[in-house]
Amino acid sequence: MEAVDYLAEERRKAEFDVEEMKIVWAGSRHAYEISDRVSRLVASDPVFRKDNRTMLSRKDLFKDTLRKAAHAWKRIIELRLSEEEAKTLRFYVDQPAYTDLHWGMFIPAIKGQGTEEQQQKWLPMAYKMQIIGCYAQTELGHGSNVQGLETTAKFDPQTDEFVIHSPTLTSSKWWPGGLGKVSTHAVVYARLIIDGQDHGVHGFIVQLRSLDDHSPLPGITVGDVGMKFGSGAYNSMDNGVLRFDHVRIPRNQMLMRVSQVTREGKYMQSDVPRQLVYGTMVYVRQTIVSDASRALSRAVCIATRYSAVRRQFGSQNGGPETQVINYKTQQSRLFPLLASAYAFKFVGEWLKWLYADVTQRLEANDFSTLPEAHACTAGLKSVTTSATADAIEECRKLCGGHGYLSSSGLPELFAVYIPACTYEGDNIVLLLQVARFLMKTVSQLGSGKNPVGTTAYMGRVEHLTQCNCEVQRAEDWLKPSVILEAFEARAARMSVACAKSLSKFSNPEEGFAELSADLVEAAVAHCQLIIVSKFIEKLQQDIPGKGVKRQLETLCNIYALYLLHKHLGDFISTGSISPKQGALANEQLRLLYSQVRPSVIALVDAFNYTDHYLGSILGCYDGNVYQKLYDEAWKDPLNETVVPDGYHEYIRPILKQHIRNARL
Ligand SMILES: CCCCCCCCCC/C=C\C/C=C/C(=O)SCCNC(=O)CCNC(=O)[C@H](O)C(C)(C)COP(=O)(O)OP(=O)(O)OC[C@H]1O[C@@H](n2cnc3c(N)ncnc32)[C@H](O)[C@@H]1OP(=O)(O)O
Ligand SMILES: Cc1cc2nc3c(=O)[nH]c(=O)nc-3n(C[C@H](O)[C@H](O)[C@H](O)COP(=O)(O)OP(=O)(O)OC[C@H]3O[C@@H](n4cnc5c(N)ncnc54)[C@H](O)[C@@H]3O)c2cc1C
Repeated sequence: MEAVDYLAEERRKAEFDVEEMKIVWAGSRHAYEISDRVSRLVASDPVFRKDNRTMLSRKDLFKDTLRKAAHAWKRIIELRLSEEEAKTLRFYVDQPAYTDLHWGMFIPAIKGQGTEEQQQKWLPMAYKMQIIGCYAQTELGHGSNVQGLETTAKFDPQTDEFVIHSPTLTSSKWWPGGLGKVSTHAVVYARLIIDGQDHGVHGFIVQLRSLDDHSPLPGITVGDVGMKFGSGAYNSMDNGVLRFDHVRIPRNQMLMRVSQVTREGKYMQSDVPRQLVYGTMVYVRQTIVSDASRALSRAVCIATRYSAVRRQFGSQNGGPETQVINYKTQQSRLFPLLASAYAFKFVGEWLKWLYADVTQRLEANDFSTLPEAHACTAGLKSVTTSATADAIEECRKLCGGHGYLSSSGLPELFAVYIPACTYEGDNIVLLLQVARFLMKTVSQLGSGKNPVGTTAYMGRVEHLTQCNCEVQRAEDWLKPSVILEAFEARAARMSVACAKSLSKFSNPEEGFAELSADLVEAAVAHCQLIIVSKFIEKLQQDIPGKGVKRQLETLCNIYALYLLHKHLGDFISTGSISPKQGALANEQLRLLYSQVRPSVIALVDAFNYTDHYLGSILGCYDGNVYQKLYDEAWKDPLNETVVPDGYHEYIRPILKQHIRNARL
């Protein structure tokens, strides 16, 4: 059989309706239709070509990004795309650009923190892209510690203005995407100072560049922070540096939903909690969880298709060699990642719902669910991005040597993706936030206040710290209630153990710092429980399509038992399961790999990614990997000439030195 036929053969083996699974993956038939149409539109447009971008210089890559962003905007207007279609189009263009921050942070910051009046003034201009904005929070000296920011905004009652200033080198804004070369405006986070009194960090809308000739306004020094990790990759983004030298803005450019400054210079706080100043981060963290499932599914699609095409060893009597996907080691590394992609998709959908719910409540002045929304978005952002970054690298290794080629798409995907572990909150810093929330929850147990939402399980802490897992045979691990209880017991026991250790410290902050590594592990256990439980909840819905639900059940079990196997130490040391039960889980996991094996190609087809979006020869739909790799090699600039540039200067003299030596 030709390599090109392997995937066709695999597709025939699928044990479910792929078209229906595509709809489950997209979230709805409507979302599927948009995604399918828009991805093809992007793939067929030569301006959106991206196969050459790792070869471009920084300047050329940046210009190419500007061209793509402008063309995308033109198409959005010409085709009168809806907000959802426009977002989908930008997503399939697949090149980080200033527009991500304009739509993803600048606009949400004004929406979330601006008053009605401010929204009415700024949003129409931003929606029409008459102004382009970014989110300028992080500074050279402080990123995680937002309260440590140094930029100042001093109120001048004489002129009714704020004076924005960068008092130190470390107060230079550093990192904001879109700031370096494009943004005309920024939401700048600065310490509000009135009459010498520091009121903490607040957001201000500041114009940075002239709307006529794009030059920086007086008092503003702005530029790009320089090259980042990897070729191509995130270097399409102009992450910037910014300094203010006593820049004046009108008083009404402070975002005043949370707190206000009056004409007389009086500071007033509304009923809205101060933490809403951090609201944009909650919004973006939620979107990052869905992005994790996209990045992960993309890597998994490449590695799975290639693993079905690639053959090594095992040829008998001149027959074909073994597809590497049939090696149990390959399966045990790859299939959990496939299951994780689905798990992150569903938890991302749930988080979107949670965010919509908390937003609605906030509008009605109900702030009760904000701490949980913060903990969930922070924790799930952390756990899913860390797992995805590791998984992309694992997928590269799963593709052997060819995975290291740029044309596999994996090196660039990795380089673009890994900063997600840092931006929008360093993953460890975010897990420590989850841990604080958990410790608070544990400390309130028994106070009559029942934990709700994702911590409701803590309400059964007495049972969960004593229960014995009922598994006796491997198939017992297929019961959702058994899986759920094991994960709940592990999470509850780890949190309770941390709380007990903490109580031994007279100074709680000292205790928290000392125990932070354990606290992070407890936070991970809690977040993994959320992901597993949301997958199980998804399966309780009516899911149409032949075999679709069954495949999802298999993937859910793989995801849960893979986590259990990976964190066996936690489960056993907390007594949540016995070593024997751990071994049975592993036995069941092996069986599940065999069960899902016939359907894996169809399961990655269900992502419905075009070859353009995948950007990978190893992952192409037709599986014609070898011919394409061979053809691609000849397109490399080094192969434009048979004899390389530099031969005469640097190779020939070495080769000829023996003649000189012989003459000596
Ligand atoms: C077309 C659409 C595209 C969409 C895609 C969008 C864009 C895609 C991504 C683009 C790529 C990159 C963009 C990157 C942007 C950035 O990185 S912006 C900068 C992000 N920076 C951070 O995340 C900093 C991390 N640090 C923090 O968040 C906080 O400072 C920290 C959480 C560490 C808290 O610091 P503390 O000083 O300890 O705490 P304090 O401020 O005193 O707060 C105490 C209190 O408040 C609660 N809290 C904290 N944060 C929040 C929050 N966000 N929401 C609600 N509540 C919060 C905290 O739990 C405490 O509560 P308690 O009850 O008092 O215990
Ligand atoms: C590609 C990219 C794009 C970005 N885009 C933007 C943007 O658009 N706008 C913007 O404002 N910012 C942006 N940022 C900045 C980003 O949000 C910060 O880099 C991030 O929040 C981490 O902060 P930091 O750099 O200060 O890390 P640090 O806090 O200095 O982290 C360094 C190390 O210290 C550890 N650490 C820090 N504090 C603690 C603690 N309390 N306990 C234990 N360990 C700790 C961390 O885990 C990490 O290992 C971007 C960053 C990147 C890389």
